Amino acid sequence: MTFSLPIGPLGIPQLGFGTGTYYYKGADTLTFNQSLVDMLVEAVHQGFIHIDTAESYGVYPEVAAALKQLLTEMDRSSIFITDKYSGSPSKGISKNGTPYEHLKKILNKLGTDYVDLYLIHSPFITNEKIGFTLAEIWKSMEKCLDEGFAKRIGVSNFAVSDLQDILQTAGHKPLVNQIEFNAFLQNQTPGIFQFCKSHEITLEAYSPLAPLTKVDHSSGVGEQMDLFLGQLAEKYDKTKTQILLRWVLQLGVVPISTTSKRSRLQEWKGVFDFQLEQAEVDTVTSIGQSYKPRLRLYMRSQYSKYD
Ligand SMILES: NC(=O)C1=CN([C@@H]2O[C@H](COP(=O)(O)OP(=O)(O)OC[C@H]3O[C@@H](n4cnc5c(N)ncnc54)[C@H](OP(=O)(O)O)[C@@H]3O)[C@@H](O)[C@H]2O)C=CC1
Repeated sequence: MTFSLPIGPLGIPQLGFGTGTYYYKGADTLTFNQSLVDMLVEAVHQGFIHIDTAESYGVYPEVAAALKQLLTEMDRSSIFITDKYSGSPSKGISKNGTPYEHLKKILNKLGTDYVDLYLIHSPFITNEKIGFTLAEIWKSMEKCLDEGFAKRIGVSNFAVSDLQDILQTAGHKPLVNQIEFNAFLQNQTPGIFQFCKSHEITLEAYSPLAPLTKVDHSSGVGEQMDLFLGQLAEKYDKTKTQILLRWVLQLGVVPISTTSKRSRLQEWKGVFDFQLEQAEVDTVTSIGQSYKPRLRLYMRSQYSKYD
């Protein structure tokens, strides 16, 4: 039976394939990574049609090559592409102007007329570095939406106050906030989970597997979580990876993961054919909340004060 990735209320496929982290290069001009192209093509072939990329990852050439291959065999509408306006590539010196100017240039590079979701990568790119205020940046995002170059617009790593600022003047509200989210970091910034829920802003979780990949399981809460994930894995005949991704999904959050291994795609499929009981979801949540300090891998200089 062929696998179809479930699609959420805003038309967002419910698991994103990340082209940052493991595949991060930092500049488009660095050595071309054929293995990323091959994995993207394989992932989409297997039904993982949601590709998550960003200006700062430096992987547009690879995403473009994968798309070129895929679009010979399927419609553009069968693939969901997220791009993020980062302000500039991480390892480059060029400034790419406004989000609108950046996107138009990137669409040309990617060989497509639009992205499905376009995000402001973080609220910290509005400083003197690029010379635009957040309100100006949002206006430019709205222009992308109005002219059809982005089907949806949103933000990433935004705190409640950043969202409130935008909501005051926005013609179109942000539909998505992509944040660092895992069982050991359930609010990247204070109150963000509840705020997004109550304003119907879809949350996407990047680094959802950090409790498996970045925690020392030999002590305390890490060990307690590991034991409980192990029990659930045994009960449902699943892996701990599948249990953690399922927990994210059952909270109504879209996980953005990645992999270097084809076998992992098979594992991902098994995230969508079972359901945790509500009490089990709640137990993962409450064990996770007792993990101190929080498990935070990104934006530490700005946000670790909350841990
Ligand atoms: N908006 C933002 O600021 C940010 C966005 N992102 C986006 O999110 C994406 C995903 O982030 P990432 O942190 O990689 O997500 P995850 O937390 O899902 O980690 C994915 C990694 O976990 C490994 N993994 C999976 N299962 C296991 C296991 N059982 N044991 C050990 N390792 C395992 C995978 O390796 P394997 O190769 O073995 O499968 C893979 O490299 C990025 O690529 C990017 O697109 C990321 C950071 C910031």
